[in-house]
This record gives sequence, structure tokens and C-alpha cells, in this order.
Amino acid sequence: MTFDRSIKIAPSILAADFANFGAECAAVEAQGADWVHVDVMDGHFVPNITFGPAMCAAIRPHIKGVMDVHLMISPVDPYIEDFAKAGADVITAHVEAGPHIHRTLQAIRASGAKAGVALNPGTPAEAVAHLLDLTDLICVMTVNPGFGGQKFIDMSDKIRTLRAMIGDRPVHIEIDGGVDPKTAPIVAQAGADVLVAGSAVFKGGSVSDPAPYGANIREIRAAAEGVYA
Ligand SMILES: O=C(CO)[C@@H](O)[C@H](O)COP(=O)(O)O
Ligand SMILES: [Fe+2]
Repeated sequence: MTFDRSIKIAPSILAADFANFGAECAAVEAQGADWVHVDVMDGHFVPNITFGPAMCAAIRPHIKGVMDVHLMISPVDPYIEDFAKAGADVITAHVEAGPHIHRTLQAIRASGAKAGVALNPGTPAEAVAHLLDLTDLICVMTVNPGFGGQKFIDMSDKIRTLRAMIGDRPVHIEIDGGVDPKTAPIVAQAGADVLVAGSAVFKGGSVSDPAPYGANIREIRAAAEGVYA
């Protein structure tokens, strides 16, 4: 996985057909997705339950590019090795998920995956100030985690602060929640490069009619690239 700051669209399969995950991953990639975003929820850190490492391993052969695993679980550390073995390229843990995020990021890198750290809307940018050299990606949540299809919460100030803190380090800024053609320019202008989008990518399409996925991805990308700082 090479680093670059171009805009990347990462469809969240939380909005895909749960009975067809393999085909859905292949379909969004064929329609222009850069990464595939996988939301892991435990019913404890967040009020919803999705899937675990076995599901990630099952979809891995259907994803040619980056599998981006967003862990909304607590504790995180006992499961890092399992998600790495399942083929995650990026494993992101929440700073709010436990007292030892520094150790967690070290363990993610030791597993061979890129290390991501996520911030809930109520958590300030400064929470990652001492983690920047251990981090490959900072995920700024623009909804409270747990569900797809929620209303975007503007975190532009936080994104700008993070971009300045990161300086020339090779660290992605990922935005997760409520990203669509209207909100993509707001986060791109503030300096985000990875845009997760669930509902806005999967709406109107299906594995048997995937063309709308492509149109949706192109629309979000064009809106973001038009203003990317
Ligand atoms: O992590 C999460 C939600 O907790 C996200 O990845 C959502 O799945 C994004 O879905 P939309 O807001 O784009 O519908
Ligand atoms: Fe997510």
C-alpha cells in the first residue's frame, strides 16, 4: 500500500446487501472505488452489531485493492491479530475505546497492517498529538459511530487542525459518516483525502445493476476534487 494524498473514495459495505458481500465488494471496485471500508461493531462500544474477522477473511478474495477495517469495538487488542490475518490492509481503532491507544497502534503496526486511529465527534484533535508517528491514518467521524445513513456533523475545524499537526508526515485523513456530493467538498477543502461513503454510494444500485454505484462514486469524487486543498 503506497501513500498518496489524492482523493480516495471508500464505500462502506454497511450499506451493501448483507447477503451478497463478496459480489458487492467486487461491484463497487469495478465501478471505481479506491478502497473498501468494513465497519466492525460489537454492540458494546457502539449500539449495533455487524461482523468480525471471519467475514473479513471471506470477503478478502473479492477485494483487489485496500481493505480498510474500522473497528468500533472495545477491547481492541485481543482481536488485532485476527483482523490482520483476515487480510486487513488498514486497521483503525477508536481513541475512545480504551486507555492504551498508544499500545494498540504499536500492535497494529506489528501485525503488518497500517495503523488508523479514529476520533468521535466529541473528541478533540489534540487526542492524537502524541500518536502522530505511530499512525498511518486518522479517521475523523462526522457522525456518532454505530449506524449508516446519519446526518453529517461538520468537523472542518478539527480536520484543519489535524492537517496542520500532521505536517509532512505520510498520514491520511479519512472522513467517515454522512459523506455525499454536498458534504464531500466541505471535508476535501479542509484537507481530508479518504472519503468513506455508505448510503451515498450504494443508493439506487445493486449487484445486478451496479452502474448507479459508479455514477455515485464519480459524483462524490468530482465534488471533492473540485476544491481539494
Ligand atoms: O462507521 C460508520 C458508522 O459508524 C460509517 O462507516 C458508516 O457506515 C458510513 O455510512 P454513511 O453515513 O455514509 O451512510
Ligand atoms: Fe466506518
